[in-house]
Amino acid sequence: VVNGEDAVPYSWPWQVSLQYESGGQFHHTCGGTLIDANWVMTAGHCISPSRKYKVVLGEYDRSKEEGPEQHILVNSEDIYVHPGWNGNCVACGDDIALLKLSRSAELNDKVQLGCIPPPGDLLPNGSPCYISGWGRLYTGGPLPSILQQALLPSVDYAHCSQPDWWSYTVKETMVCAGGDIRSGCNGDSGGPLNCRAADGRWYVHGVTSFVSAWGCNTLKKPTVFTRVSAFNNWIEEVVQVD
Ligand SMILES: CC(C)C[C@H](NC(=O)[C@H](CCCC[NH3+])NC(=O)C(F)(F)F)C(=O)Nc1ccc(C(C)C)cc1
Repeated sequence: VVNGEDAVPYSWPWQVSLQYESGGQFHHTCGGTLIDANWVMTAGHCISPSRKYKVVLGEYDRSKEEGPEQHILVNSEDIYVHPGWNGNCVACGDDIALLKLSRSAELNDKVQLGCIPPPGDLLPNGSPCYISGWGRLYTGGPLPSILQQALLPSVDYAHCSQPDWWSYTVKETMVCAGGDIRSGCNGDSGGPLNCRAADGRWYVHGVTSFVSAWGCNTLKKPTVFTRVSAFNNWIEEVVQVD
């Protein structure tokens, strides 16, 4: 997150760190959202077929074990990348995946479920949303230890698809937010765009997908998220909610 701030500890209790094993150690690669005690939602582009993954729930400072962390392995056969995702075409959308945890998360005040918006729900332009994650602090910069957040006002499709904004790159199955000096950056991928509803609850409207190749916080190139409210049916089909 570029030009953000340290989040209040455990204030985004559905935020997870998705980590893959390399050289006998696990490395943070993406964010994710706990949407069910057994399921994490992340981005399709975060998944590489050959890798071994774990999610860390109740994470805050990645540099130390503080106590509330829950480290849960994900079996490769329990990873469901959206069938429409094409790794060579991030602009085509469908950048969403679901991971079934090898054991249920233990829910508490530091580990909670994020709410999925109703199908088709669209944010009015300028809605106050927060991006959260452990992504780079600036283009090419370091990954922070402490969870970061930034207020990113949503940008509706009409504004985001303007020629000097994202033009045809953005699709209606995406949500834009930001576009000034604050943005997501590598490592925030897969994490939540948290937006507050009238009922006072926070809903996860986006899965962090991409920023400009010219640099994370490029003016008029807001951070682009997979629009969760375009995927309710697929999510329910995979999670087999009864
Ligand atoms: C150094 C970083 C900032 C480069 C930038 N990376 C990204 O946007 C990566 C993942 C992109 C998936 C493609 N494999 N996502 C992120 O950094 C995220 F913002 F989500 F955290 C990028 O490639 N952006 C990009 C690439 C291609 C396009 C075409 C659709 C024009 C648009 C954006």
